[in-house]
Amino acid sequence: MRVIVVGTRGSLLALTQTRWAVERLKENWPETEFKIKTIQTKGDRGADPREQNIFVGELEEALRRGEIDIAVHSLKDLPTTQPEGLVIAGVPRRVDPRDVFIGRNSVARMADLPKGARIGTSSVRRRAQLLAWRDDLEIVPLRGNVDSRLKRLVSEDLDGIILAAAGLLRLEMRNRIGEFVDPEILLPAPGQGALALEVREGDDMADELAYSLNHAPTRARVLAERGFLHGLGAGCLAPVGALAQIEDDVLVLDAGVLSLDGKTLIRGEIEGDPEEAWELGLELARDVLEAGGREVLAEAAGN
Ligand SMILES: NCc1[nH]cc(CCC(=O)O)c1CC(=O)O
Repeated sequence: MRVIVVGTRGSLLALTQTRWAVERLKENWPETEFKIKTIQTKGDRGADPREQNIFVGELEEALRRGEIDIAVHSLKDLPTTQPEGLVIAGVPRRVDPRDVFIGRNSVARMADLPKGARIGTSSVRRRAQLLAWRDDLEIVPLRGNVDSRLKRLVSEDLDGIILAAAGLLRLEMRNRIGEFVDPEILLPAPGQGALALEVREGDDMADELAYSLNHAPTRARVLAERGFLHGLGAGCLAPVGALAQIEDDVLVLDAGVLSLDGKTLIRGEIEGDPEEAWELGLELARDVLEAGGREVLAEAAGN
């Protein structure tokens, strides 16, 4: 009988979310044998966002070569153009998509931050939105995995750091979260908090297994968010935020782009049929580009 090999990056977070996915797969398919295979990618060294593409690509190469049958990714790390011959077969129910604030000493919430406070994040999206919210803040570059970022909160004498809630929740570190940041202040990255299970096109068995974990509302939400990103033609390095919600069968997408300094923000909202999620994202991107987003993105890309 065929053993299904599930591939993941080697970081603790990647392994934890892959173990979670494999547990769910085993529940759905008790007769099937699963194995987890770690692909140690070059991208795992520095966690530089520029390297996200490298480790996604290395997992996809392993998938093409047949070394693994299902690749588990953090959806927000995936490019919006799907590579030939591979398909996203399952998008499981997303966890909380928001960013979280973790403060130090007496600072529990962002509103408590003193003037000129030092906040650690390397994300241009988080940086620009924090500066848009309060231009007195000092944003300090902060890379690495969740553990090393939490350590540097203390060792680099920061007043706070911003992380995706999803990472901490999956690592069972909910108790470290100071505050879930209101998306009005920090619009999350497109796809944040969701996973993607990718398989080879034509591998019907792997496709069926991965699809059994699919959560249709989550898939529609992330399609809208990523449609917006795709429509901007911006890629993962631009200051772009997007969050879709579904209520009473109506999808509402709130999304925007910022200048790197946070001084210009072009943000819009669109609603419609969840079945047309991707198109709604593309349409909002066109509107935002026309409302000044094109100039904002060109400036951000030039830096
Ligand atoms: N940019 C790196 C990255 N990619 C996925 C996550 C975990 C959260 C998720 O799955 O959305 C993180 C960490 C972070 O942004 O704090």
